[in-house]
Amino acid sequence: MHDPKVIVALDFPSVNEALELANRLDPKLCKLKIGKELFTATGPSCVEKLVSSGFDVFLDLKFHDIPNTVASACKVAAQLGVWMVNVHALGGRAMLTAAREAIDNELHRPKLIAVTLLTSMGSEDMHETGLLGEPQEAVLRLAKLAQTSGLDGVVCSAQETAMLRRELGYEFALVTPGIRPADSSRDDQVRIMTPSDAIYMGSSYLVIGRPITRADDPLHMLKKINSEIELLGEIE
Ligand SMILES: O=C(O)c1cc(=O)[nH]c(=O)n1[C@@H]1O[C@H](COP(=O)(O)O)[C@@H](O)[C@H]1O
Repeated sequence: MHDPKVIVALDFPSVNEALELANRLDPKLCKLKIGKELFTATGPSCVEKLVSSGFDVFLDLKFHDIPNTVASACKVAAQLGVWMVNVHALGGRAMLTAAREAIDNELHRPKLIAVTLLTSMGSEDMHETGLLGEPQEAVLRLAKLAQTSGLDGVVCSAQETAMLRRELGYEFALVTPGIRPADSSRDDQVRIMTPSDAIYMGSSYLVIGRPITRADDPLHMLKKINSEIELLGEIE
């Protein structure tokens, strides 16, 4: 598979559990995501181990701070050899631009994407935190900010991808969590979509955690999801 679409979220508290799961997967069939839990527990050594096993690694630390601090963090992430890194679009244009400029001159330039509105936030949370409009409007506003600041894409819910594709074109990466195969448990995700529907709507990459990491046979589940997506490609 040339550019695997599935990013498996390694939400584990220890390097052993993360590596054990990664060893059951295949870098030709998926990418991996290291988030705050695993990174806080294990630090950069886990990132380096997974990068050197051949996986494209998405370092999901959602940086959000003053421009200089975020720029320096993105530069260090680039030097770890990760494939993708993210920041919060809410950090504003100066922060987004500083982050991009910090990695532009790196030998290995990861993709840089911005989180728009967390899939856990609804209208009420937005208004309470002072964000204007409805979730879709905020997502579009923040995604446009990310695009005009020179970022490579955004994290959004799959339910927003069709709208973002229309507005932002086909080159902009849309990375979507909240993905559930038809027969999987929803867990704590509310706004979910199946892998093939998400790709059909315009997602570039699918972030999938528990449906794969908690499956009896994670590789089998990954292959099943990949064939669902590939089948869609054949139909189009
Ligand atoms: O940035 C993320 O990856 C993310 C953003 C978001 O809005 N919602 C969301 O669920 N995620 C992440 O996507 C992954 C989803 O995991 P599962 O629900 O187990 O598939 C977790 O690692 C979440 O932290």
